[in-house]
Amino acid sequence: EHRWKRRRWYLCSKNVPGPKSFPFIGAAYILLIDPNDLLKVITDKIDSYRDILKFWMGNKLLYCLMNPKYIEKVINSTKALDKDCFYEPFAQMTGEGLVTLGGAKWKRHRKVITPSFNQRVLDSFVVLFNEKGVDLVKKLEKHVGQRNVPVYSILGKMILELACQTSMGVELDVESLERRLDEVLDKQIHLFTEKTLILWNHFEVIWYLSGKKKMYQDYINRFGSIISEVIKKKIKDEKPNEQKKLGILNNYGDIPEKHAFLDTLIENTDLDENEIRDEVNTFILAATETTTNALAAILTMLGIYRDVQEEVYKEIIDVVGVEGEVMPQDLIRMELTERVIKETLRLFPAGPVMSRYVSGDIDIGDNIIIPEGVSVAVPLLYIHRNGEIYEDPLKFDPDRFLPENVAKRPPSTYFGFSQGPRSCIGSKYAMMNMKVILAHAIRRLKFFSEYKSVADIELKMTMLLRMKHGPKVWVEKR
Ligand code: HEM
Repeated sequence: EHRWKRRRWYLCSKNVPGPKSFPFIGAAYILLIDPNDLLKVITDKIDSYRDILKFWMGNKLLYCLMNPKYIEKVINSTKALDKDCFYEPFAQMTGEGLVTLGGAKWKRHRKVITPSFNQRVLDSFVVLFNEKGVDLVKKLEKHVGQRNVPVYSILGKMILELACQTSMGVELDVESLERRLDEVLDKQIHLFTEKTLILWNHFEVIWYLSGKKKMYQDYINRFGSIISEVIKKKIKDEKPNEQKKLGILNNYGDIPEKHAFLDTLIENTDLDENEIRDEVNTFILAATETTTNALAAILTMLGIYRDVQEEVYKEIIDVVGVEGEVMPQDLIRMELTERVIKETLRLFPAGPVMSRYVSGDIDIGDNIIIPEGVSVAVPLLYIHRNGEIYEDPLKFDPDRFLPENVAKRPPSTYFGFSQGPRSCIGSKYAMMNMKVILAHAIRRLKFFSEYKSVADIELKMTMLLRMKHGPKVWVEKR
């Protein structure tokens, strides 16, 4: 049956251009390079094709779409709802969670989890976001006068703590000696990167013999067991209609008490204990690296573009004030801050590429049928930095996201939080979180970066996309 399928792939892809392919390995030889060069090689390759390219990897066929018209067809298709094999290592970390699930299971999970992200729940988290904002300022103030503030690590711990609080409702000291949750997460991500980016690690035998397979599994188990421990305790303690109140702050008016996602999942869904564990795990992993990297990039951008930083400062003072906490209703009015976040995610999206498994033929127009069984990749970093879509693409310009300018661009040209049915379920949460934290940080501190422009910043792949040499940020008190 596979032979028949492959024949069909050959026929369908006959007229689609792509790099030269050899028996057994296909075009995978292109990826036999230092992982540090991977991004550049991928970008250069893509650049030599215009709208679409095909790529054989062993007996797998991958289409890469650069033309937004084609992407639009695929990203919204019911035949491209599933993730493909490239998400396997992530699935190994999270178990069966929303990011990697497919088919009916994904549909069911997405449906039951969506209400946990409703506005009331999100508003209730603003209390925690404020606490973290205050905390961040204190931590950064200790680094005043010092170059190269360890921004990734400071933000990483903070966002991880926050993800534990909002997902499980518990305050975990992630640095506590017996847990070292932050370290466990770092190690997991490090091994994930080795597994995915170093081509020979895709051969299970090599991965196994290097001892890293076991190491990776050990870290994943340690992380999972910490989460399981909390869930088991919660399920035991949880009595119907007698939820533990996690603390109400009166000065927030009618904001409901903080309500961790875990509580909502236990009370309102028919997910079983393992399914809940995997979803909480997914939440923490999907929220931590993404938000950490985004905030680090935003502070870097504001450090380079000081005039924009001053404008953001003015907006914050105007909307939030010099003192006091950020209220949920303030967030909608932080329009420039929102544009800054979006523009940063254009230049520094979570990952360079996302991909899908095609579960039925998709006609993308121009006589091209993408056949069932192949993978489709959307090179979002490439699209976000494409001069034909974004004029002077490396210029940091938040006004690109003024509504009138957004309307001028074709659809499927921005993937900060992806698009379509499988877009980020946490986008609102992330936006609110980042705005509150930025309001506290910018109000008290001035940010600087050694970089002169976006072009100076080299990128590298870890689990997601990071700045190769870090944010090179330093701070002064306002
Ligand atoms: C700045 C922060 C964030 C960015 C840039 C971001 C970006 C994205 C992107 C691009 C996707 C699509 C991934 C793909 O198709 O390969 C995604 C999916 C997802 N994100 Fe986020 N995300 C962020 C924060 C969060 C947070 C805070 C949460 C949880 C609270 C979260 C939970 C998820 C989940 C569960 C999915 C999978 C949804 C599905 O397939 O149904 N993300 N995110």
